[in-house]
Amino acid sequence: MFMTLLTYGLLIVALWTLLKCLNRKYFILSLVKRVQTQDGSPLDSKVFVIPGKTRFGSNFDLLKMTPSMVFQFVRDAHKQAKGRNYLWYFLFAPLYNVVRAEEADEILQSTKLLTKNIVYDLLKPFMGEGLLISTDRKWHSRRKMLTPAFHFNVLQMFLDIFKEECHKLLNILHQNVGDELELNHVIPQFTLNNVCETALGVKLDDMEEGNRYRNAIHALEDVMIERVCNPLLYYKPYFYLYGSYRKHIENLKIAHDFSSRIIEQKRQQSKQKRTGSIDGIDEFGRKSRYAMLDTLLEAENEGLIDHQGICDEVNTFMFEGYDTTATCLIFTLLMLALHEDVQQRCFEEVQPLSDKDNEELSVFDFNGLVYLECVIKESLRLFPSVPFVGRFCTEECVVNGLILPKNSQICLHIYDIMRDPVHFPNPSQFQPERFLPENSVNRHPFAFIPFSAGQRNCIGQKFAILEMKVLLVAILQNFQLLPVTRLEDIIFEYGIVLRSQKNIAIKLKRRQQS
Ligand code: HEM
Repeated sequence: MFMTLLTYGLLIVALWTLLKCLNRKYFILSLVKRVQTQDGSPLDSKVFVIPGKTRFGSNFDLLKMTPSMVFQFVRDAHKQAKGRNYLWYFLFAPLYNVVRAEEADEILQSTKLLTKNIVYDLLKPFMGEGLLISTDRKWHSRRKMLTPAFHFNVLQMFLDIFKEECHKLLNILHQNVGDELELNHVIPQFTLNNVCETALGVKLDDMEEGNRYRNAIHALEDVMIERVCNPLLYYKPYFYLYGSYRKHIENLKIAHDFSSRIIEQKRQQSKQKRTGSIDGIDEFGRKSRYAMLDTLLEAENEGLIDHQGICDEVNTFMFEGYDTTATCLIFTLLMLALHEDVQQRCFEEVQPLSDKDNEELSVFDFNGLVYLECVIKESLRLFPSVPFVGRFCTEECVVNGLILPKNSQICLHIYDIMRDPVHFPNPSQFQPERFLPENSVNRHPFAFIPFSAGQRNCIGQKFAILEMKVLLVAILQNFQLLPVTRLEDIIFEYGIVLRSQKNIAIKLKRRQQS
């Protein structure tokens, strides 16, 4: 009897010791290897570990959260870590959260950390292997193929389209003078029209169709956040049985049908061009423009991309090209309405452009608007359209003095990085002057990264800045912006882009023509 008890006792002690040893290297209940430091110093000296709410790490901390709760959850984590980078442990993977420019630098410049993280897998049904998500050779060849489509000379051609769309939007705005204007009702239509006509070369005349597409994107975002909050919903069978699978499929079809129609329309146009019209002139006698989609269709003829590849790129560019820019424009207009002095300074800067004929205005004129660009940058700093980006360790990697095991996830919180008081004193104050050249000289190069940085930076950043400037100039020349929505009333939400729960509104007052 004594021997049996002793044997059991020894077995329990041995098991306990084994588990303790294992626990040092593995987070057993999260089924994951722990992050360690390269120099053997305590982990806490390099990164703050946020204890999960359950013994399973942070796996169930987000359960049943809404998009606004997820936004708050991430802000609370930042507060809890007191501005340091922090770690979460999820099922099968640690998640390294970076909130400082100093550490973002090494990650964004790494040639080994180019693969996107698990969150992007949830976008795959929508964007497939498009430029945003793809990796390795596919990404490399597509990036090379598409970069010329955003060359300076091409932007100069796009300028006419931006001006045309601007003119259409101004007509709508003139009808809304004096009323509360919900920016979310008018701005996304403008940016969607622009991306369809510039990048894809197809005019979007049917407003209803555009609205349906945008609603579908929002619905897809809701489903994505639902899946982010419950690790089990990453698994397809569980998602199929217990998630909003039907909603996902229905909206995916709307989004894909929309882009397929655009591709079909473009194919027809290309065929007509080949068979009949004089080179470079369309059927209405207008000079036809070269769009990104032309590049893709030509590459298809050369066997460099297939139909699915074209669909993936079109879905990627349509989404990336319209929602990000719309979000930034909405917040910039809001900030102008809320800061009369800033608005006045912008007005004074853009006023001389009124002396020129609209058609004469060139990319150089818009590039010369230094203060307006500071305003756009400061709005992007406070309200980045893309609040975070992710990376994935395909193998064990050493970064920032940490050994991240294979399959680790990395999240770079652009939102927090750009509110770091070390680089931006009084970070929550709206101060466009921060971005004047003389005030930016010694700033850390990764402190302001709304378009990300390194090899996987935004291919459309110059396009976006130009498009936004064209609209802002036209609005400032015609109207005075008055505030309606107050900053303190905004409830932020995480989606694929940063969103406000309720539409953002301003009022317009017609400016006296001098
Ligand atoms: C204010 C406007 C915009 C912002 C803030 C923005 C931001 C970003 C960011 C942060 C990324 C990196 C994403 C990541 O690593 O996950 C990105 C990538 C990308 N953006 Fe933008 N973007 C904007 C406008 C545009 C426009 C207008 C287009 C196209 C017309 C565009 C096309 C893309 C594409 C294709 C990628 C993927 C690039 C790659 O991985 O090679 N973006 N953008």
